[in-house]
Amino acid sequence: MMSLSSVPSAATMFQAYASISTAITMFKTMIHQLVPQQVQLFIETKIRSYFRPNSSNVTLVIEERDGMGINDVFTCAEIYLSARFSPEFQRFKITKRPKDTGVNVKFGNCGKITDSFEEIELVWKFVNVAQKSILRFQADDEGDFSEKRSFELSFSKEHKDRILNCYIPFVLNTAKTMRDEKKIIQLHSLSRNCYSSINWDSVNLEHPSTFETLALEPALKKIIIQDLDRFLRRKEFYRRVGKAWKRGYLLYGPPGTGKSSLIAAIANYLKFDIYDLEFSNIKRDADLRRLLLSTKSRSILVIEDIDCSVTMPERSETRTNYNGRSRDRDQEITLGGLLNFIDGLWSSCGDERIVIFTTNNKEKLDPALLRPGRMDMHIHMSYLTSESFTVLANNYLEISDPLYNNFKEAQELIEGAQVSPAEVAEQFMKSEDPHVCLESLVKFLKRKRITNNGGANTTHDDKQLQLKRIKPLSIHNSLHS
Ligand SMILES: Nc1ncnc2c1ncn2[C@@H]1O[C@H](COP(=O)(O)OP(=O)(O)OP(=O)(O)O)[C@@H](O)[C@H]1O
Ligand SMILES: [Mg+2]
Repeated sequence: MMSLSSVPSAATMFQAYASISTAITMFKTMIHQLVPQQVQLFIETKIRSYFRPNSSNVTLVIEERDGMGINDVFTCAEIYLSARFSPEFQRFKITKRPKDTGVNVKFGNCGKITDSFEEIELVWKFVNVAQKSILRFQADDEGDFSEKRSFELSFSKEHKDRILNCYIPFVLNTAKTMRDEKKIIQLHSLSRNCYSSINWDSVNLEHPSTFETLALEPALKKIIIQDLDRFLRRKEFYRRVGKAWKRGYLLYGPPGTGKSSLIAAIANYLKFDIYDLEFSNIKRDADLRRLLLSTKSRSILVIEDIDCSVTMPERSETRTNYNGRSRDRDQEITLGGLLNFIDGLWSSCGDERIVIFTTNNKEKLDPALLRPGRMDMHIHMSYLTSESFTVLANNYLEISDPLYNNFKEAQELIEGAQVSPAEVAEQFMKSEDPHVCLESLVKFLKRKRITNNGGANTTHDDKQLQLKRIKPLSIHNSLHS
């Protein structure tokens, strides 16, 4: 029994309580400063689960990645939840790019969001952990850290079937509608993250090129559009014949004839994202495979200047890539390997994929790329003809009247001049006055004709391409014909 004299006074008790509280606060601050947040979260989760061993809740874990590919449920959950702000969630990242109609919300840090579905209470939790990549194919330390992001969805066990069969499909459909509503095309290009691991980074595709603005032979334009439409329609056909739902285009022709513009026009037409695969950024085959597998369906994979990008060991022992750096033979990404991967594993992992290769030098390409069945269409982007010139003049100067000053003369000169749309576009940009532009163009074409006749400005490669212009629309169509 405690004597009365030993009972501490209220003031002493308050003092003791205050110092314990201060000590706890200091301890918490110290823990917060010393222990990484992910570790804190892990400990907290473990302690909670220890005291709730017979929880009546069930938790679904939705990871961002499914093996090497993207988990669509995660992507959809992210879109769905971005529209459900919740007081419990403390940190969001918001972004807005010029063409976005509203802000994009992403989850910046671990936190919870509550939701309800048919009176079932649900708790979503976002978890983000830095992890050492399991994809270690090489013994250097570079680029092996990545973020492991996931959602955890908790609810009462008794609703498990309703959640799996009704709520999850509801989330997927809602996200799809939200995505379609604000479909803005993204251009994904390669970049290194803070752990120096190479990954896709995206910006909105702001390229204004469309089939209307492209100066192409009308017949060629029609064939390309019809081919794209047919490709989209034929899901069942591809399934029936056992072919991956994929279409390959090889765009070839001299510089400035609109190869990159055509890619942007196709993306704008189909509303497909573009993945620009720049080989000089990729050091090893394993990275290439990982990157390809993390591309989404309904997208265009672009490899520009394929003749310079990928090594062809059959032709040379070691080769210098177009940045002037030579690659180590062991790490080389070979064309054969790339093509086999694109045709094989990759194309079976997604639907509605388009692959586009571009080159200025078709004759330098490896036969592996040209063999029938490899690329479905070979599209020759040629110098301007009088028809494609009319489209360009209409777009830039808003004139199509053949009686317009200098228009007819320019049109005639174009035919023999072997001039690219980019060169003519440059002349059209010289003034706001169409008269001045056409006058300047006629002078330019006359000079060009003289130079061409002398051959002074024409490279060997250009000459080769010009010889091949006997048949202007060189289209090889292996699947549809
Ligand atoms: N067919 C075209 N129709 C309209 N504009 C064009 C066309 N071709 C080129 N241009 C204009 O020229 C510029 C350069 O064209 P683009 O980059 O598409 O050429 P490219 O064939 O990809 O050239 P490179 O072989 O050098 O990559 C474009 O921004 C566009 O303004
Ligand atoms: Mg280009």
